[in-house]
Amino acid sequence: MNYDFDLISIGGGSGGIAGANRAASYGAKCAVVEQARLGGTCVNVGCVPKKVMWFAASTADIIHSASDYGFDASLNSFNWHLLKQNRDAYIKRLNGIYGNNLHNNNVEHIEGTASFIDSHTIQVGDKQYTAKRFLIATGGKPAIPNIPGAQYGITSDGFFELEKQPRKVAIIGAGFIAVELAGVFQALGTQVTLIIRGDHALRSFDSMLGTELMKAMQHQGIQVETQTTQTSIDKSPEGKLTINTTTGVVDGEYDEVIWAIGREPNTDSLSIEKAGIELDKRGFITTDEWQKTSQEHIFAVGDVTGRAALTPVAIAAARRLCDRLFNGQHERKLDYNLIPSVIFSHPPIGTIGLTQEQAIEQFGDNVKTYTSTFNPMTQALSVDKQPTTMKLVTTGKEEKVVGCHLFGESSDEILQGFAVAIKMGATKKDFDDTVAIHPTNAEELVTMT
Ligand SMILES: Cc1cc2nc3c(=O)[nH]c(=O)nc-3n(C[C@H](O)[C@H](O)[C@H](O)COP(=O)(O)OP(=O)(O)OC[C@H]3O[C@@H](n4cnc5c(N)ncnc54)[C@H](O)[C@@H]3O)c2cc1C
Ligand SMILES: NC(=O)c1ccc[n+]([C@@H]2O[C@H](COP(=O)([O-])OP(=O)(O)OC[C@H]3O[C@@H](n4cnc5c(N)ncnc54)[C@H](O)[C@@H]3O)[C@@H](O)[C@H]2O)c1
Repeated sequence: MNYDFDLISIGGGSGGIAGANRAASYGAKCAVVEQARLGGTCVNVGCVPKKVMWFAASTADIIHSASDYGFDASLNSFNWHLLKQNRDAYIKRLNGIYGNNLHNNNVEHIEGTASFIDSHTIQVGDKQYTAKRFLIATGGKPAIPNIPGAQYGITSDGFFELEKQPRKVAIIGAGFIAVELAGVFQALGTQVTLIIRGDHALRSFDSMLGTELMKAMQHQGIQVETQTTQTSIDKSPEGKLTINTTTGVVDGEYDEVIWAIGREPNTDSLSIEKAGIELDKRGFITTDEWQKTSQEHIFAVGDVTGRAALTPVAIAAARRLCDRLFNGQHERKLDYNLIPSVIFSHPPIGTIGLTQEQAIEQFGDNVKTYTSTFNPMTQALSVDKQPTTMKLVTTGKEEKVVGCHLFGESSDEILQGFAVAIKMGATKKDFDDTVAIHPTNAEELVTMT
């Protein structure tokens, strides 16, 4: 049978674009269907604008400590609107670059929302397109709880639309997005309350990370309300928001309440049942180790599959899949073990592998950890110091490094290289045998006793 395309990617974000470009490089006839701006979450309302905000916040931190180094510098004003304008312009340029790349790679860009008619045909607007294979990479959207007044809050998407800097915000959640936005707002001068259900932020991470971050946030002036579950949000005639919880009203009236309580898969628009694709209990598309769905010729990558929701994961899974399908690399697939990630909190966190708790559960007494806490030398003259803590988790007689957890300045840049070593199976001795680079924060990882 003849199809319009060899591969159609549904979703023009990290995974969909990477897959179509890679397949096209092998001569496949490809299209990407995107209903909004090219680049998806990461480029438009995720990693990229978030990192710009993180740089802005880090710049504020540097200005605050500049006088300790003899500079006549003080933070007199900050223009949120200008920052947003510059950020939006940068992202618009990126949208254009993604479009040009598709064009240069002979990948057709179809604008609109795709929904399946049958397992080889999609409808976009008033047109139908057929393909031999599909790659579903429709990503996710922020979750909003089902409580009265929830609609008065915004999500990370709304955060990137804010034209004005709020004076006072409450952020609800304790994961990646909650702590990243809390750090940005605080450093830029907004009063922040972080509302979390448990005792600690980042509960699924090594406990050292959550503990250290809680201390840092409180030291910075972020008000952290633990063991607090919201029941409703009220809005006053002046537009101020009040949060009612199981333990009473959270102290304060907020300009914005931000939901950062996780993300849900984008499958509603796909008419997925017409293609015979199965979803798991949480609504994510079920995929096997080869990214295959319950249909032989339909694949899915990225956030819509509910596995490690990170841009490089979506890209790597899509590229490997297309190497396999269109370039005969039969064994090529993504290994989801030992994926490094960084949380752009203030200070940042880098983490890979097993937490201490997971390692003990898996290896019992065979686990040995090494931890070091120190003040980075960049802060030698700073009055207000932010200690760094690093932890290595090792197992067995050979002390294989199975986890590495970094909290503190430059952790975001340090982890990548160590992730290579850990992925290669490095032991503590391999770390020790590597000569340190002095004076750096990273050297601590090869000098731990
Ligand atoms: C605030 C925030 C910060 C983040 N920061 C980082 C970070 O620092 N580092 C990192 O690695 N990850 C980060 N992430 C996660 C990262 O953005 C995602 O993991 C990544 O974008 C997932 O890529 P994807 O291809 O699966 O989906 P997406 O990039 O979300 O792309 C999906 C695309 O599909 C489109 N679409 C959906 N349905 C249809 C349809 N039926 N027809 C046509 N188009 C459709 C959507 O419009 C969207 O453009 C962040 C996420 C958020 C929300
Ligand atoms: N730096 C990065 O790489 C980065 C940054 C942002 C997001 N991301 C990706 O996006 C994903 C989504 O981020 P996220 O922060 O929305 O999700 P998350 O899964 O990291 O955190 C969600 C948090 O919300 C809490 N929560 C859930 N329901 C709640 C409720 N009803 N009330 C209060 N709290 C509730 C959870 O306990 C958890 O702490 C992340 O898992 C990550 O994969 C990555």
